[in-house]
Amino acid sequence: MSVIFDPKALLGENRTQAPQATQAWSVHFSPTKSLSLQVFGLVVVGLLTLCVWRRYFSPISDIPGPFAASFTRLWHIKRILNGKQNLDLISLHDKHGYFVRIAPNEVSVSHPSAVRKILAAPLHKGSWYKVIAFPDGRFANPMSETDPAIKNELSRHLAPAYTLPNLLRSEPNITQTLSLLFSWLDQHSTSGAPIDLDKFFTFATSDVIGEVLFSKQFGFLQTGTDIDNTISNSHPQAAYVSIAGFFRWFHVLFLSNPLITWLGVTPWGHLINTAVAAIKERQRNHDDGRSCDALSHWLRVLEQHKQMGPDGKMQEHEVHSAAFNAVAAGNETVAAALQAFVYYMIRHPDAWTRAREEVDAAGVAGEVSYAEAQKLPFLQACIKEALRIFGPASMGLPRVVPKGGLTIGDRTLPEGTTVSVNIWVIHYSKEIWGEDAREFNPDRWFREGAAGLEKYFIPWGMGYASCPGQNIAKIELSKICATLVRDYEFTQVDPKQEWTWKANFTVTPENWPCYVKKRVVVE
Ligand code: HEM
Repeated sequence: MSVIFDPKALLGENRTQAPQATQAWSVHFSPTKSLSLQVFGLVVVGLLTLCVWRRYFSPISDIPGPFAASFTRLWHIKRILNGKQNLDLISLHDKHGYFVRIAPNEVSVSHPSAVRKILAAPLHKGSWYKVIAFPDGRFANPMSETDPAIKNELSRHLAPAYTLPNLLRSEPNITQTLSLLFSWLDQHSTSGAPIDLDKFFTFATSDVIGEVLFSKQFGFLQTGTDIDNTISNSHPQAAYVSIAGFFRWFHVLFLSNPLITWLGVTPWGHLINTAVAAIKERQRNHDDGRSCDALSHWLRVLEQHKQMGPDGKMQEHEVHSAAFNAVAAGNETVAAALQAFVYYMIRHPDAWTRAREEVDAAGVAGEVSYAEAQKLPFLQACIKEALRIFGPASMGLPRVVPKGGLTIGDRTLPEGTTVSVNIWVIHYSKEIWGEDAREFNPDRWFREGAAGLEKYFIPWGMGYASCPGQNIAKIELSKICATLVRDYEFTQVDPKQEWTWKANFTVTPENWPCYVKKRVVVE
């Protein structure tokens, strides 16, 4: 063996051993193998050089953070998949301060001014967002578009459907859908069987989205089942999306491939199939112009743009992707917020009692309207506090530093750096919220100076990319939470058990079955 790897022998310098070496060469080495080894060696050296450069010579190499994160995105991916990225980031900021390097070119920022300077400013979004293109990588939509000017133009076509006055025109349909949720609670109250709120809240929020979008429920509440395992399958899909954005070439080859569109096989199941079918049906049977759901708005705008000829900008695929994004973004998020409300409120029975007394004192009877729930300040503070302590969006929101750099606090970050703001990190900041930042305390919203905290309350994000569906969520949360505190009592099957949740794309709690008891009102 030593002869085979003796460089002199290989070079033919040792004449006495040369024949042996030549023989060994012919047996163990081929020119192709040697070339592969050389290429392999070059790749290894290249990668090592890149890692060393990223770690020690990049313009952000002095920013602290986990060692591996300084040269590979894999550290961040692992955290996302572990499902505790939000808490991990909070600990890292506790340890390192305002700036933490979480990937070779990404810095997570917790400085209070980050909300204004990063999220509220018209910075380009990070390339991660491109993963949201639908039905495949060729089609941008407001969420996947990273240029704020183009994003705003695309959103303009969709926005009228999301205004509060327009959504409130769908309130009777929402109320009717929610009555199905409450009848499930009643049934469980009568039978004494535990209820999985994670499932039933997601059934309800999915069906409400169906009503708001195209006046059609998905059928989850009617059947009381997760049709085609759509909701349980959506969890691994969401985990996939949360990391695919960092490997978009893979996503474009795989699920975001034009071939998939051409074949008509969407991997997103019942929700999307139902949405697409509803759009097609509405296009076949035009409505009479009186419908107020989102789809009728979007199809009207599309028609206007078609009539404009070449000046019309809206494309048909925008209607599909708007429906897809709303369906994907609008069910688990609201369901997580509802669960957070119940979970934290049953741990603070005083708050539950005060909220109930407030509803009772206001004389709110029967189906609770959004307008009535808006007049219940303590209930609204409890909802806000649930959204603050357990924000449903767990990913950092990445933006790109523009030309000339971006100064935050005493640090200037160079052009091209991705800077992200994590909602949990801001909501858990003791500097912003005080020493009790990590506790559920609805009364904080009544303290002196509370109005000044509103700018740091960012469950919907902030600025041009913030959540367009927040009015839908507020309507649902207000109506449901007011009814829950007024009409029901919840206790966990195991009151000491902490819930489990995974923070991939959004935070999804599970496994905390509860007993529900309908309140008996004695006249
Ligand atoms: C409690 C419930 C919800 C929370 C906490 C929430 C939060 C968020 C956040 C943080 C973003 C990202 C902002 C960014 O990238 O900077 C977002 C985006 C989005 N949300 Fe929500 N959301 C909720 C409910 C909904 C609902 C009900 C809908 C239904 C329409 C919806 C539709 C969307 C869409 C379509 C986007 C992409 C934004 C865009 O088009 O630019 N969300 N949401």
